[in-house]
Amino acid sequence: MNAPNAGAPALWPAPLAPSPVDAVLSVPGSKSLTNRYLVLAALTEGRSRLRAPLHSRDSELMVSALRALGATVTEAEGTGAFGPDLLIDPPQAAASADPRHVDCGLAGTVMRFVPPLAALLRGSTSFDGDPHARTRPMSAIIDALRTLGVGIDDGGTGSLPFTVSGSGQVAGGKLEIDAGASSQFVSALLLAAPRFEQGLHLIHTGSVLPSPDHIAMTVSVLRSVGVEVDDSVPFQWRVAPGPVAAFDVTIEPDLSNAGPFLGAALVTGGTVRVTGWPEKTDQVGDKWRSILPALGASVSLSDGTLTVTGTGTIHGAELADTSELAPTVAALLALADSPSVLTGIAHLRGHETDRLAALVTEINRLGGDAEETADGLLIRPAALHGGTWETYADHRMATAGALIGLAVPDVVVRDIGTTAKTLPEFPELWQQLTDSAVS
Ligand SMILES: O=C(O)C1=C[C@@H](OP(=O)(O)O)[C@@H](O)[C@H](O)C1
Ligand SMILES: C=C(OP(=O)(O)O)C(=O)O
Repeated sequence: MNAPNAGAPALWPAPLAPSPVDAVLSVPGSKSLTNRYLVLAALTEGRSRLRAPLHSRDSELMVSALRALGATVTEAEGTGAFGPDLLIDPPQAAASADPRHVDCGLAGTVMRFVPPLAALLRGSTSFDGDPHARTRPMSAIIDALRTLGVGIDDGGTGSLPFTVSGSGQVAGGKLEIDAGASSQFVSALLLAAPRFEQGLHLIHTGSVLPSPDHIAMTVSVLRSVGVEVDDSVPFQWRVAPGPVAAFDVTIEPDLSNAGPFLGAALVTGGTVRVTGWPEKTDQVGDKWRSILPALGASVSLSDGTLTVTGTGTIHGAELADTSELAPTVAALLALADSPSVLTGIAHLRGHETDRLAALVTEINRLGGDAEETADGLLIRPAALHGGTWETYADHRMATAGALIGLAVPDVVVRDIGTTAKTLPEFPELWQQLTDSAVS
């Protein structure tokens, strides 16, 4: 697929907000929900429908992966503002002849969630991705599938590229893994587990389990389509085997991607309203409702609209387990008036880039004062100046640079087009946001 913002400039002068923003915005569908429901749709016995799904590089890679496995994915007119609905028919044996190939791009959800699906098919499926994808942690899922009796040839690397040789079935049963490097190892196995012969009793044995909200989301998504999941024992999950019923779901807006827009209210002392905010959700982005007040904003949720108003002054904070929100949080804290500590995010070193190193390098390049710790960041107040903000193929580094550029003159973000990973509309939506700050 051509990324919708592939024509974006290589060097993007981040717009400076001349006055407080005052904007009402909606954002496209959740990456995490879209790609979970796509995976589940491939495991059903009928046609499923995703309404208002995300259309981005990561979701397109997932659609292509399902097609490579023999599923049929078509578009249907929908009511979502950001593109058509998706209709998914699961793979038919005749349509999934091997050898197959899956391009994972840089999508963690594709590289972790799809190998267990390939293991359920007969024949071989090879997996590879972008250059940096080869450095992202994969060994927990490779080892787990091997323990379940699935053949995997990874040339001894424990990473991409590798080939999965499926026999058409996976026994399942009890399985121990260390998911310390990514919650996606747990989610990947739970999503495919209803189709394992004996279901799955998964036990996380490590001392740290990152991004627990994303695992909770996987459990609720499974339950929403009728799969029985027992998560009553901490760090253990039991998934009952059985058919998965076809479904028709509406995807919530991506609350993590709403973050940079909401953050603009704090940076400029303005107001941003994001529509379509769910009353109840499993998305980690719902944490903006507690994070942004800790930084000095007022936040309210009423009739599905989240309203954030800033004072123009951002306070430092101690925040744990911010997961994929951390780059946006760090950008805000780089503009704060007191020191901050972020903890519980050591695993960000295995994200799209080493996010801890990238954030420290880029904040300090602009005159900031950031430092890595064993499991997070220290960020102290400093006067920032303009410069080039490198993004390392990381969509959240790009949006973090844009956020800082609202307040700091002459920030230039390299490769704003990388936002196509989860939010191809970012440059246009950001324009809409900054246009609301009248000079
Ligand atoms: O399952 C998911 O949809 C995700 C899980 C998290 O991964 P990690 O546990 O690797 O942080 C998160 O950071 C990522 O953006 C999306
Ligand atoms: C870590 C992220 O993505 P991925 O799904 O590729 O792991 C992210 O979007 O912040």
